Amino acid sequence: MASTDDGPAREQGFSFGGCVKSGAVTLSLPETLSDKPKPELRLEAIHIAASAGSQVEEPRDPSEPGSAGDKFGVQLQLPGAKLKPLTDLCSQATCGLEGQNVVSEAHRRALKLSPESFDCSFRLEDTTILAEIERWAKPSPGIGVTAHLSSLNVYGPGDHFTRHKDSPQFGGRSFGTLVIGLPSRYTGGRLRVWNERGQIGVEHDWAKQLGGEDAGLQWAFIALGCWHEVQHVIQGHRLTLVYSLESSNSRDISNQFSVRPHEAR
Ligand SMILES: O=C(O)CCC(=O)C(=O)O
Ligand SMILES: [Fe+2]
Repeated sequence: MASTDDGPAREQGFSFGGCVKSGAVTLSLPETLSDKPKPELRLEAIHIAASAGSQVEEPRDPSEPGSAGDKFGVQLQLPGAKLKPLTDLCSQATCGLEGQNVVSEAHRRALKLSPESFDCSFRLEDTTILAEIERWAKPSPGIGVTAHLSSLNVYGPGDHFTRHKDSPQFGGRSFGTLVIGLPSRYTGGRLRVWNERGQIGVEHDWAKQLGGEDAGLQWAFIALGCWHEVQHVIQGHRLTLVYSLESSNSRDISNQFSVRPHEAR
C-alpha cells in the first residue's frame, strides 16, 4: 500500500494524516451461534444510488437525545454489508469524566468493540503509516513506534465525541493516537484537532474524500496532549480503528511531539 501526503495538515506536527490505497476491508466477527457461519462485513466506500426499496437514513438533529434502541432502527445500506451483526456486538463507548469511565452521551455517543472481538483484514504493518509517523512526529533518531489497537469505533447518525485529550499510557511512553477511517459512506463526522494550547486547529474531513475512483483509507495522527473532537455524524456510519502509539524510548517525550515541526527540527 502506498501513502500520500496530505499537504498543509502535515505542516502541523501535532496532527497530520494521509490516505493509503486499499480495496474493500473485511471485518470478521465471532460466531454468535455455533450453527451459523462466522459473520463477515465487507466495507467499501462506493456510492450506492438510492433505489426503490432501499433504506435511507434521515439526518438527525444532533441535539436530540438519542437512545441506543432507536439508533440503528434504520440501517444505512453499505455495499455488501449490513452493520447489524457488528453493532449487536458493540457496547456503548465510555469516556473519562472526573477520574471515572462513564457513559455520557453528552460527551461521547458512539459504539465500540474491543480488539479481541473482531478481526480486520486491514494490516497496519503492510502500510507506510507508522514509518511516516516516525518520520514526521519524531524529533530525534532511534525512537521506534509500536501501535496498540485499542478499539473499533462506530458512529451512526447523531453520534459524536466532544473535545477531549487522550489519557497517557504505557508508563509515560505513549505519544499519540492513530485513527484509521474504514471505508463507508457518511456525512459530518469531521475529526478536529487543536494543539495542546488549543490555538491552532487541523481538520480531517474524511467524508468528503470517500467514494471516489481511488478511494483509500484515511488516517490521522494526534499527538498526546492535543485536544480533539469528532463532530456529529449526520448520515451514514463512520467506522474507525483507534491505536495508541507507544515509543520505544522511555523518556517522557510528550513535549517533543507537541511542538510545531519548524520548532522541532
Ligand atoms: O474515532 C475517532 O475518530 C477518534 C476517537 C478518539 O478520539 C478516541 O478514541 O480517543
Ligand atoms: Fe481521543
